[in-house]
Amino acid sequence: MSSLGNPRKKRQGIDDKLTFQERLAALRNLPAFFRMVWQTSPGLTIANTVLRIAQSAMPLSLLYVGKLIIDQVVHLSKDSTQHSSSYLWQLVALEFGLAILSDALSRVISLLDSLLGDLFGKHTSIKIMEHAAVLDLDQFEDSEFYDKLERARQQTTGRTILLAQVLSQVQDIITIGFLAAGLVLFNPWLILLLLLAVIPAFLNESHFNDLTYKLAWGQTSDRRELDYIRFLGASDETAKEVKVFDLSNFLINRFRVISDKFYTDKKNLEVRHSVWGTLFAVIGSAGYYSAYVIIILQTVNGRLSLGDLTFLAGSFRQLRTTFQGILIRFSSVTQGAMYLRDMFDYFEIKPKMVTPLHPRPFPKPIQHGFTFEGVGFKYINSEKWAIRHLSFTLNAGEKLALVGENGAGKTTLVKLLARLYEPVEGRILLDGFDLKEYDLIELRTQVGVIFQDYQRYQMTVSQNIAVGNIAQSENRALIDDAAHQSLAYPLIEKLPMGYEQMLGRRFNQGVELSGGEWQKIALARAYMKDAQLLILDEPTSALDARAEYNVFLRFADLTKDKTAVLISHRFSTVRMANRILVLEKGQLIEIGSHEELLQRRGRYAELFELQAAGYK
Ligand SMILES: Nc1ncnc2c1ncn2[C@@H]1O[C@H](COP(=O)(O)OP(=O)(O)OP(=O)(O)O)[C@@H](O)[C@H]1O
Repeated sequence: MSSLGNPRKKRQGIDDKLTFQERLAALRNLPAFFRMVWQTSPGLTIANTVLRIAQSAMPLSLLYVGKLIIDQVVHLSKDSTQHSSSYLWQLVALEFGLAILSDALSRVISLLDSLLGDLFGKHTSIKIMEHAAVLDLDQFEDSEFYDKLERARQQTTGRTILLAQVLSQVQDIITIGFLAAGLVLFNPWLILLLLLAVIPAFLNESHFNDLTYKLAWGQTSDRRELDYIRFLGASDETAKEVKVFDLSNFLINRFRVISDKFYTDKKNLEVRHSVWGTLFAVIGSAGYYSAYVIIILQTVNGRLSLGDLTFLAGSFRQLRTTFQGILIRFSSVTQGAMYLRDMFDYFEIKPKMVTPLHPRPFPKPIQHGFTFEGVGFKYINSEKWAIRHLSFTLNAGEKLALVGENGAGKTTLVKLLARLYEPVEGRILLDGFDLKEYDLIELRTQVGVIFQDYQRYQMTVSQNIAVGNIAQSENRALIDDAAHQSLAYPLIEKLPMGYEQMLGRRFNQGVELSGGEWQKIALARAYMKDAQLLILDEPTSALDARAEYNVFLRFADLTKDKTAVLISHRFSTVRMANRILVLEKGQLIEIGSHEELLQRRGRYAELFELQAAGYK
């Protein structure tokens, strides 16, 4: 899908070099990032910034007071006639106060970083879920989309570090400003030596950060597979099959192969990183000691005081560490900013199915029905038409059954009807107007669908039913009514905690249900809203024959004035419909009532007799 195409993929070719420009360009993501941080908590963001500015003045102040103390000590020790040392003690007290303040500031800053980080993680996780909710179903069927989603998810935790890094960066730049000003006043040449000491290390760090980013980027798909295998290997949902098919070794081996590759790639990179890092650290130290020698010589020559010596040596040392920190952090900040791009890429994926600016009011009640006009559809990841040349009308109030062999296109047809997908060819009309002209949300409230692969939510019974109309999740009377209608009530009644019973094994005191029991609960969802069109896609396949018969009798009764579509492989059920539509390889081959189709002696009659013979 073109909207998911990622230009960065190209970078994985032979020319893997990430240019400095690309790095800088990635910094353009930071303002948007800070907007998100700000939205997370304006108060914490302001407090953090103010405290960091205060903290950045600390190193210079401490060094300077230190210099004054030493000069005063030297002065007092030389001049024995002067006995008043109160100035000295004031200075010591000042340094003590500054040291305490600096410690306290660091603690509060890291506390704020951590709080802001947690809130940011929460904020982004919610945004990611909110965004996922507006995307189209077919976007979820694209593996590239999953890679993006995965990278975006990683940002929610990883980016909290970025936040602290960027803030520290700003703080350190201000610190450098203070320290450099002090240094320049004494000897500007020292700054040159400083640059010489730190720049090679910076280039080295940049290079390795690029490689790390590229490695992680290229591993996204594999990482998803690892997560999936981890889930398959240790989850309540899969444990049964893993045991009966004895899959654990197969899964573990697959896990081992992928994670071994991860480990080897990472190790090779880390070892190289560490070797080069050590070499550049040596160069850095050489720069520092050259500067130190210059300062010592000037002090010995009497051009600098002892206090100046400690101040300058301290400033230089501090500048070197801060500078190096900034430069090293620069590459991880830019790297982080590139990861941010992934998150924003995900947020930029736009749904194609949107409600028009001026939607048509949904007909209440539906007058004519839904008309398929030459509808064709193929899935995003498939070349094959799942449905083609489909033309028929689902009349208002009609009960239509869909029949066809596996893969004939029945589920696809109902997904199109519920506008989960848009036809690739032709159109679907509701009372004469394209479905696209109606409000998507209103359509969803007017169409109730229970799919064959409905979700078994590991939640309470009442929540499992309420998902059919979550706005009414507190409406116990409605939930109770729905349970009675779907014939789930007798089973709920027997559960130890009734409607409050937790279902599934994942959470405390959960009770597992049989397949048929789950289906009855899921069926109740269909009765939670007063939809005009009800679609049941094989919702009774796990029910025994009698239960299915009862469910459909009840269904026909309850949907008397509604339009309904049902898919079933059981002809005893299918024959209850007003009309039956027979699909084969995505094409409509027959449509008519049970009797008409039997008389026609076509495919329906053949399938019907086949099943009847099976029961004899
Ligand atoms: N998400 C998907 N991506 C790609 N192809 C799909 C997808 N879902 C279904 N198909 C394909 O579309 C065709 C029609 O599938 P559909 O699920 O509509 O069949 P069905 O008649 O409901 O089958 P069944 O009776 O087995 O449920 C099949 O060939 C299937 O492989």
